[in-house]
Amino acid sequence: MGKILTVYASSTGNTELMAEAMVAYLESKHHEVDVKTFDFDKIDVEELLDYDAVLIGTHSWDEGLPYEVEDFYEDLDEVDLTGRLFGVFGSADSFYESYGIAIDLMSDRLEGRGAVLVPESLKVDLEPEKEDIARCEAFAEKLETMLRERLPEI
Ligand SMILES: Cc1cc2nc3c(=O)[nH]c(=O)nc-3n(C[C@H](O)[C@H](O)[C@H](O)COP(=O)(O)O)c2cc1C
Repeated sequence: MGKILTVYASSTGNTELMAEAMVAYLESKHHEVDVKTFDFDKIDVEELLDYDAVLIGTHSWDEGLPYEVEDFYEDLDEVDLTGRLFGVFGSADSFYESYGIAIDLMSDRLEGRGAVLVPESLKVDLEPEKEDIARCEAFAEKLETMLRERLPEI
């Protein structure tokens, strides 16, 4: 059993639906999953180190990060994530040229801090449909495979 954190920002619930699909998949594989939101929980970057893997979900806002994610993004300077496993995902709107820019910014930031990311970070256009939920489950499965390669004992 791995210990996994899922933390997300979702203003209208689309990224939340993605998070729920991933959490359900990981729990069905008997992992322990803590779920937090950038809106309601204070996320201390040091606590990322308590987990075997971390999923970060964010919607995109005004060609950038949502305001509720900004402090976390800045605080990542304070933590060494070398070799740590992360997956980044979120809902966005392909109407924007900056489609899913917050997902790209977060992915680059984590890689800059040494993290290993599930390839490719997952973007869903607006509300996830049935096939998007399947993409979320496949993303969680990739994370799980990478986790088991690292920690065969779990
Ligand atoms: C004011 C505003 C600005 C937005 N800016 C972007 C943007 O720059 N890039 C993008 O891909 N989506 C942008 N969006 C679209 C949201 O990311 C999209 O609606 C997403 O599905 C919201 O996800 P959520 O339900 O998890 O909050 C914007 C939406 C609003 C209302």
